[in-house]
Amino acid sequence: MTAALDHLPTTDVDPFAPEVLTDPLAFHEELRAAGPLVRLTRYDVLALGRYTDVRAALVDWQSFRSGAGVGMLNFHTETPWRPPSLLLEADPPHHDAPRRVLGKVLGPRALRVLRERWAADAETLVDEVLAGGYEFDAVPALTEAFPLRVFPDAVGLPEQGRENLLPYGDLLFNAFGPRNALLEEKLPRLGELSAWVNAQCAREALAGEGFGADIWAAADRGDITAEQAPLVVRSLLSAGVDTTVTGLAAVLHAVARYPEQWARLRADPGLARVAFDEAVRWESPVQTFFRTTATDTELAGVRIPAGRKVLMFLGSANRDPRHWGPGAGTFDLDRDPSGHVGFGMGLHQCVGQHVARLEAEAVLTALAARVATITPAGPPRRRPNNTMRAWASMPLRVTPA
Ligand code: HEM
Ligand SMILES: C=Cc1ccc(C(=O)O)cc1
Repeated sequence: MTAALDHLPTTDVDPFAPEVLTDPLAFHEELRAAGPLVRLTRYDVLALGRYTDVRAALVDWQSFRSGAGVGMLNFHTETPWRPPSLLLEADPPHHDAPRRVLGKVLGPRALRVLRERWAADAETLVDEVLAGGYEFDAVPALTEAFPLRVFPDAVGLPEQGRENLLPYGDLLFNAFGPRNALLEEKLPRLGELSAWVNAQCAREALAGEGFGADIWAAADRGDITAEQAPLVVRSLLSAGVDTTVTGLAAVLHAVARYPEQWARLRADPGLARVAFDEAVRWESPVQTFFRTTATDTELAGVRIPAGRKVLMFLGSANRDPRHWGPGAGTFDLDRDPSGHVGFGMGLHQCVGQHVARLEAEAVLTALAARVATITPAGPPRRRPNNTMRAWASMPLRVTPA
């Protein structure tokens, strides 16, 4: 028996209210308990909070499409604030070539070259931080500093203007949500930040070597067109910095909150990669993304008409006890986090996840060799954002190894 929308459970909670963005866990529990599909009356969108249903929507790209945008804005009825991404906001067949190109550019061979360089960069940065003392705010000192030290160089960006990357990411991730105060307060810089990002995607702006040059070389080979190349570079600048900044903060928050897990990681640095994935599951730096139903479709026994925005709560799915068991809410290196949806799943699964893992492995390995204990040195402070579960400040105290 297929239920119709008007029999759905509803909630009038605003998931994009700052207090819910800062601590969404109670709302996630309410959402999962209410049912597989819940109507958010405030925005008239349909919400998925359980792992099974979020995963089902992610892998069914034919019914749950990205081409109308993966934010609240429906590109079929409203004007996007920037030309849509050829990956994130595209469906096959348009999505295919840009994805194939970026998959190769960010693939294992490319990253083999970066592994040693980034490991050395992480050791240098951690040495610099510790030279300044054993108490510091990890957000500026490490989680922002490391991605900004290694990623723009890997892309081939000029030195000038890199301070625009984080504000652009903050604006972009706010823009996937509703036009609330969080987004409104960032809109004044939209023109200037977009102009700077677009200018960096031009072939002549980019170094002769790096991810940017590799994308333009793919255009020269005809793997993508010259018109597509700048937008594929823009995807790197859009998704490649704010996400890893937040992902690094997630894993540092986790090991400071669970000191026995840090001790395990120090005893076996090979746990660094699984520690990062467990942190991405536990914190879910990217909390939500939307899809739009392409046709009348059915999910969890509910018939959803075409054209409806469906909001997938990745953070809720990643802590759903129905899938992860009663310990879903703890950070535990004994858990196998594979299958988490922190990087999405299916066709649009994060094409940069290996870059993110490499950055995290470099920082965690450098810290594990130099730092015996990591504990909070004061209350961490969240940076509210409509999509990202980000940190504004994370004071840490460490003891030397
Ligand atoms: C902790 C770090 C990261 C997290 C949590 C993350 C999360 C995600 C998620 C959830 C998606 C799926 C979007 C969807 O299904 O609509 C995604 C897609 C994507 N990510 Fe990541 N990401 C991270 C790092 C990166 C990095 C470092 C890059 C680039 C170097 C990147 C580039 C992309 C791109 C281009 C897509 C779109 C893929 C497609 O639609 O085919 N991401 N990411
Ligand atoms: C996961 C976030 C994300 C943001 C922007 C883009 C893009 O602009 O292609 C891709 C992924």
